[in-house]
Amino acid sequence: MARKKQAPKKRTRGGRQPVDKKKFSLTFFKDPKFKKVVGAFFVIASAILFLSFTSYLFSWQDDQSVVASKSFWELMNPEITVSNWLGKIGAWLSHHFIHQSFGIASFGFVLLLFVLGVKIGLGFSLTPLPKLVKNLIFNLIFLPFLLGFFFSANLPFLGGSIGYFLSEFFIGLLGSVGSALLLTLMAFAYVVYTFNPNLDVLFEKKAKLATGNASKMDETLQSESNTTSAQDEEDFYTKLTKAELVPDEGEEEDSKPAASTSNEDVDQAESEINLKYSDEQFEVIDTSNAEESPEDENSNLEESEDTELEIDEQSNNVEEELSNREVNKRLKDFGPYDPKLDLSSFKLPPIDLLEDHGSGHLTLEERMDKTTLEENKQKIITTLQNYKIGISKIKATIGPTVTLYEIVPEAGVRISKIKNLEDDIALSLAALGIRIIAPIPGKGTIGIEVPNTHPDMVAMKTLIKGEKFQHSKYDLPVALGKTISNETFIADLAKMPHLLMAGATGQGKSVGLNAILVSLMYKKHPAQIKFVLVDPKKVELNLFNKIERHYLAKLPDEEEAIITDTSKVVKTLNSLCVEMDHRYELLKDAQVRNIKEYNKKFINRKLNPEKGHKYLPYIVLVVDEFADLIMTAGKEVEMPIARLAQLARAIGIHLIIATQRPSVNIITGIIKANFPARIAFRVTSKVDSRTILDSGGAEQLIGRGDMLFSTGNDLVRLQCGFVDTPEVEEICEYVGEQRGYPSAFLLPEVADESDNGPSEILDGEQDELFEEAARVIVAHQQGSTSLLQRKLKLGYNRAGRIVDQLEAAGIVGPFEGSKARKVLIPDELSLEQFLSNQQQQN
Ligand SMILES: Nc1ncnc2c1ncn2[C@@H]1O[C@H](COP(=O)(O)OP(=O)(O)OP(=O)(O)O)[C@@H](O)[C@H]1O
Repeated sequence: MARKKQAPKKRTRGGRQPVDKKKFSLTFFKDPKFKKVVGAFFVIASAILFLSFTSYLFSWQDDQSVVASKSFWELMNPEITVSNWLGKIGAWLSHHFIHQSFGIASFGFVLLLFVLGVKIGLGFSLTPLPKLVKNLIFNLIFLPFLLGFFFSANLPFLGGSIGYFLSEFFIGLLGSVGSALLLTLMAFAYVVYTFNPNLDVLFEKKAKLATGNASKMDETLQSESNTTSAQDEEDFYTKLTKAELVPDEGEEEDSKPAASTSNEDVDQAESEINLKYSDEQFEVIDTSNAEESPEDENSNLEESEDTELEIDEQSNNVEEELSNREVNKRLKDFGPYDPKLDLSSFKLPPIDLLEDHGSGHLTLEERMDKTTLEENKQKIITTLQNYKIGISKIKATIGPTVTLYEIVPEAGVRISKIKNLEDDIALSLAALGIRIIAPIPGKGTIGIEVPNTHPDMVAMKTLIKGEKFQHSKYDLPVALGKTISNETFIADLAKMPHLLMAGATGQGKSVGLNAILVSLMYKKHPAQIKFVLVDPKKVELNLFNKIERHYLAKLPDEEEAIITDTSKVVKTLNSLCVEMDHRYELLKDAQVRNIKEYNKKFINRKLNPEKGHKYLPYIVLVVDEFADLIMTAGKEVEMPIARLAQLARAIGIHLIIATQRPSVNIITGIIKANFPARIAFRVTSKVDSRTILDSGGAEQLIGRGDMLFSTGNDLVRLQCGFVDTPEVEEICEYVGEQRGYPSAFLLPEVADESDNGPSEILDGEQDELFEEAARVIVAHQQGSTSLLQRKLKLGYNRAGRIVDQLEAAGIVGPFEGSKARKVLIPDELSLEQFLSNQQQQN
C-alpha cells in the first residue's frame, strides 16, 4: 500500500510485519478457546498428580524398589509392572515428588495446578494466586521439615528426602530440642503472617485458650461463638457490623474498597498487597476522617447515635473476634446473598441475536484505496511545502471510517504555524469531514483525518463478542465503537459517571443509545441494573417495552414504563432524587461510601434486610431528546437532573442524555458542568460542537455513527457500533419471553418537598381545589401527590403544593420518603366536620 512508496519505506515496512505477527500471536494466546484448553490441561494435570500421590500412599512400598532402581526410560519396559493407579507415570511422578522431594507436602502442587487451571480456563480465582504461592513455598519447606523431624524413622515418605535432610541438618546443628523450638517458631511466624491473631486476647484469655497454638485458638473461638449464638437477630446484626472492625483474613480483602480512595476494580494482586498492609490502612483511616472510615473502630465509638456503640463498649476484644467468627459461620451456613436468585434461570441474550452487518469485511485497502491514500499524502506534503513547512515523517493509519495521517514536522517548525493552515489543508484535500488535530495530545505530531473511500461499518456483534468486552472488569461496561486504530473502545458508565450525547438529526444518536443499552443488557443481570427510559419522541425507545418486567424501572402508579409525557418526566426525576436520598441513607447506615461497597456488604450478609437494607441495582436514566424536555419544563427538569448529576454517582444512578439541538439554552452551563463525559455525533456548526465538547471538530465528522468521545481531557474519534432496530427488538423479545419480576422496578412515590418550600406555599392562599383534594385523599386513605394528579388532572407542581397545604392543615402527615404520606383523618364524615370547622375559623 502507500507505505511502500513513502520515504522511510524500508523502516516502516520492515517494522510493520513483526508487529502484525506479534499481534497475531498475542491474539492467539488471548483467545478464550486457547485459554479454556490450557485451563483444562492444568486441571487434568492436577487430577493426575492427585491420583498418583494418593495411590502412592498405599502402594509406595510395592513400587519404590522398582522406580528407584530404574531410569525413566528403563521403567517404560513393558515387562515391568507397578501398583500405582496411574501406572508407571503415576509411580514415577509420585516417587520423585513425594519420596525424592517434598513428601506429602507435594499435594500443594495439586492445589496450585487446579487453581491455575480454573483461573486460566474459567477466568475466576478460587483463591488469590500470590497468596497461594506464598503458602505453598512456606509449606514445601516447613511440612517436610516437621514430618521429617517426627517420622523420618518410620514413615520417611511423609517428609520426603528434603524433610529427611532438613531434620538431619538441624538436629546436627541445634539438637532435637533446638530443632523443635525452630519448628515452633516457624509455625508461630506462619500463623501470625497468615491469620494475624490478636495476641492481647491470647494473653488476657490465657485460661480459656489453653494452648498458644493458633489453630486451636480458632477452634476455641468458634466453640465460644456457639455459646453466644442464642442472641437475638438484632444483636447478631449489630455484631456483624462490629465484627468488621477487626479484620481477619477473609475480611481484609473486603475492606479494601472502603479504604481506597478510588473505586477501581479490585484485582487479586492488589488485594494481596492490601492484605499485607491492611493494618497500616486502618491506621490511616483512623487519623483522617472518622465519618469516612467505616471500618474504623474509633469512629464508631465516637458516633453517639450508633447502636453499635453501646454494644462495643461492653464487648471486649474477644467478643469482637467471636462475632467475627460468627459472621463467617453464618456466611458458611447460608452462603453469600445472591441477588440473581429471584431470576436464577435468566439467561443473558445469546450473541447470535446480533448481526454481522458485513462489518470488518473490508480490507484496509478496500476501505481506502491505494491511489487515494497516496494522493492525499502528496497533497498534504505539497500544501505544507507551499508554506515552507518541511515534513520529516508521515504515517497513515486506516480506521473504519477515516484515515489518520500523522505528520512529524521537521525540527524547528512551529506547530502553531501548521495549525493556522488548517483551512488550507482542508481545502487542498477537498474532502468532506477532514479534521485536523494539531498537535495530537501527548504525541507532538499533527494529525489529519481524512474520510475513507469506503467506510466500514462496525457491527455491535464484533464489539460484544470481542475479548475486551467479554472480559471487561468495568462495573457498567459499554462498548462504544472502534478507534481509528481499529481497537474496540469500551467505556465504564459507572466512572463517566453521566453522559451527554448530542448530534444533528440522523447522525447516529439513537443507534448510539441502543448500543449502550444493548451493551449493558449483554453484561448485566436484571437484578443488577434498571433503566429509566424517557422518550419524548415516543418512538425511539419503544422497543424496550418488552423488557419492562426485567430491566425497566417506573413510578408505582404508572402504566407504561417508558415515559413519553413531560410532566411525568419531572415526577420521575423527582422520584429518582428521592431514591437517591434514600440510598444515601442506606449507605450512611451501612457505613460505606458507594454502591459497590454497599452491595458487597449486603451480599456478605452484613446488612440486615429487616432494617430496610436491600441489594441496590444500578439505575441508568436515558433521555432521548433532552431539548424537548427543557423547552416544555425548563427549570423543573434542569434542577433535578443537575442534582442527580452532582450527587448520584456514588449511589449508582447514572444519566445519559441525548439531544439533537446542542445549543446553550438546552445544554446549559449547569448541565454541562455535571456531565464530564460527552459524545458528539456530527453537528451542523462549530458553535454546536463547542457547546458539546468545548472544542470544534464535531462539525467535521462524516455522520453515520462517526463520533467524538470526550471525558474531559481526552478526545477520541470513534466509529460507533451499529445495532439495527430488528436486532434490538430480537434481544428485547428474548429477554421479555423469559420469566421476569412481577412488575417493573418501582421507584419511590414522590412528594413535592424540595422545590417550593412549604413556608412559601403556606403564606399564599389555599388552592381552590384544596377541599376536593382533601376528599380524594381521605377517600383513598393515601397521601400521594400522584393520586391527586390523576384524579384531579393536575400538574405535578400544583398537586405537590396542595399536598403541602394539606399537611399544614393537618390532613396528611409529613413527607416520608418513598412511602405515601399518612392520612390523619380517618373518614369522609370527619373530614367534612374538619372542613366546616376550618371555614368557621376563617
Ligand atoms: N454506527 C453506525 N454505523 C453505521 N450507520 C449508522 C450508525 N449509526 C447510524 N447509522 C445510520 O444513520 C441512520 C440514522 O441513525 P439514527 O437513527 O441513530 O440517527 P439519530 O441521530 O438518532 O436521528 P434522529 O435524531 O432523527 O432520531 C441509521 O438508520 C443508520 O443507517
